[in-house]
Amino acid sequence: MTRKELFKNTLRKSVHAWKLINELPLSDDESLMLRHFMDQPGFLDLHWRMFVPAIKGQGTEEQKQKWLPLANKMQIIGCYAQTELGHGSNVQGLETTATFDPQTDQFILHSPTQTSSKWWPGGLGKVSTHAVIYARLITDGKDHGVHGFIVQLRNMDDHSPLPGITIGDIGVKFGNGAYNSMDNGFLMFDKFCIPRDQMLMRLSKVTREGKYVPSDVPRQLMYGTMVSVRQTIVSNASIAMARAVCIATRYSAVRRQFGSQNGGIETQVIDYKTQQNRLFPLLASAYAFRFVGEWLKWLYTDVTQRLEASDFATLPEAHACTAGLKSMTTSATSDGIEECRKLCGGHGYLWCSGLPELFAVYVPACTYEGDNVVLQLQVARFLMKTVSQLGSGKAPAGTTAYMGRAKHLLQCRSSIRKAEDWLNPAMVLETFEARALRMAVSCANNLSKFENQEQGFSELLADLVEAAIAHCQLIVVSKFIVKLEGEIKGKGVKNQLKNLCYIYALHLIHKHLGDFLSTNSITSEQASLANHQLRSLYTQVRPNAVALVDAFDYTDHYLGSVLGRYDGNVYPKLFEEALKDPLNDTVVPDGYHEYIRPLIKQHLRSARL
Ligand SMILES: CC(C)(COP(=O)(O)OP(=O)(O)OC[C@H]1O[C@@H](n2cnc3c(N)ncnc32)[C@H](O)[C@@H]1OP(=O)(O)O)[C@@H](O)C(=O)NCCC(=O)NCCSC(=O)/C=C/CC(=O)O
Ligand SMILES: Cc1cc2nc3c(=O)[nH]c(=O)nc-3n(C[C@H](O)[C@H](O)[C@H](O)COP(=O)(O)OP(=O)(O)OC[C@H]3O[C@@H](n4cnc5c(N)ncnc54)[C@H](O)[C@@H]3O)c2cc1C
Repeated sequence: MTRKELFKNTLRKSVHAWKLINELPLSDDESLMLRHFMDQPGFLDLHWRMFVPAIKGQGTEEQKQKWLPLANKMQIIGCYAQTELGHGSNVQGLETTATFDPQTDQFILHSPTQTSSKWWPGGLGKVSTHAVIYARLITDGKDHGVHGFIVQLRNMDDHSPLPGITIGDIGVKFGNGAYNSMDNGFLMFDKFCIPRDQMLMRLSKVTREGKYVPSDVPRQLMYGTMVSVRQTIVSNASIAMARAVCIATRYSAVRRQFGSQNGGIETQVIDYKTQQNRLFPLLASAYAFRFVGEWLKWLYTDVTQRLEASDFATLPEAHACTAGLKSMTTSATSDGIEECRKLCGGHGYLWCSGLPELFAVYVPACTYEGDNVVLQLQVARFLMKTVSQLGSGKAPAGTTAYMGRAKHLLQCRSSIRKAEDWLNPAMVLETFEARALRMAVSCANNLSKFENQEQGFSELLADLVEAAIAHCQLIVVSKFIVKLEGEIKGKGVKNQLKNLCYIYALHLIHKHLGDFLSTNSITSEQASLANHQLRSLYTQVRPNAVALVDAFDYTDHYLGSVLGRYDGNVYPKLFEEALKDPLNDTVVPDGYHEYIRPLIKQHLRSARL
């Protein structure tokens, strides 16, 4: 399809999804799932995932009563317009202004510079009638920083942009992926006026007289929509990783290459240890991210309930966990999808393998909802603050509780003596705790050598990110272990998931061996025992590998992959797909007579001469 056809087809699918949601007796979860699967990525997605939550989280009761009924019936279609051409990560650097005019009781929205143009918001370019706009609030000449405003963008009768608004699409994005069906847009304001009551005023407000009343709650609650989406992105990482692993595992069981004895059948590539070493950690990651995503959803729900009771105690933990786990799981999943493409050899590069599309649509997850490095630096800031408080007698809690055992963890030596010890949850956990703590304390000690803490932080950014990642990996390993010790029923399933849990943990030890050795968390001999155990675990998982991906229960339609077909009937279907290609409509290609024939004939003529 051309981009316009792709876009219009997405509109058709999104409206169809909305029709089904309204007609079928669906639960909220089913409705959410239908919106996600039918519209991923599309404007419906962001209306529900960002526009509506922003109003719910930052609007007053009156504003919610006015705008949510319209949004819930999709009588208005909204987007979340925060990022600008010049600023995305640095929210406090946004330039769009919202200046209060007491004469008219309005805000004047303006884009003072080209870099202040809103740029990227999904659904902004062509579809949305409204947006939550983030702009610098200015009253009486004073800049109060970034605040949210609900703004109508288009005429509700003919969809034309309102006067004072220039709006459009930012152009084709990465690959041919479905993201090109999404109208990520640009928007400039030219002294565009909105009523004062369209500033989202749950957190802070402006009175009729133009007096700014700051928030009596942490200003970061304005970031609440991003936190809620980051939390969902972790579970989405599990789904994307599972899709890629399902394709690569099934194909690795179908594909045979080399290894035939005396002309016999060739070897399934899934039996090569290198294939297992690349594939099974990704299989384990799909399960690991699912379980940590379940836990993160609980954490987010818990902090939301606490916030409603004005209990902000766990807000820093929720921010650090959503930011860090979003960052870590999306980076791992993007790399994992690409690895799955390579695990399928040449056929993995075909569009009909489903992997190029999955990669093209998935990889922006490393950037949107917060650049992954910027988010890990938020985790690092949280860890440094926690380490600095260790001596204060304030016991760290939640995911940093292990830091309360710093005295032990800083000096303990791993008691791993044989390969089987690497199947001991307490020993594995302590190894990850020791590594994470020692990396964080090392950063804190190095920071303390700088007189200027900000300068020290800037100098040590790379080390801080690695310490943050170590902390996040500990969270994932610990939540996998907790899941196994708790909810998993059925001995057979539990044994298989145990194998995956330790594959996940031990492959991380192998991948980040430098950290574990340099912090003396393990010795090189213990690392060798871990590798030995890893190979043994691969052997145990191998017979169940296909069953473990079948367990994701993805339909062939959803997987969209000839290589990942449930029936494994790959080769005939590859030909079937190939013959559908328009290039095969004729046996002699367009262009032969204009270009190929003259070339060949000219060559033949000169050869005769
Ligand atoms: C990088 C950020 C967080 C910096 O924000 P800033 O206001 O400059 O805060 P500081 O770094 O100075 O930290 C001050 C203080 O606040 C805490 N904090 C920061 N963020 C949060 C939060 N969300 N919740 C709770 N607490 C927070 C921080 O920990 C500090 O606490 P201290 O105790 O240490 O003082 C910010 O600029 C940011 O979030 N940048 C990323 C922007 C982003 O994510 N954009 C996404 C746009 S929407 C999008 O991409 C949509 C995509 C579509 C799709 O999903 O499909
Ligand atoms: C597909 C897609 C959809 C999007 N949808 C929306 C949407 O609906 N609404 C919306 O508002 N936005 C949206 N965005 C924008 C997105 O949120 C931003 O692109 C994202 O937050 C990253 O910000 P940036 O582009 O400014 O990156 P930058 O911050 O400019 O990153 C560039 C590089 O600088 C590095 N860097 C930046 N700051 C620091 C620092 N302090 N220390 C160390 N390194 C640093 C980063 O790590 C990165 O390597 C979307 C983006 C994409 C790709």
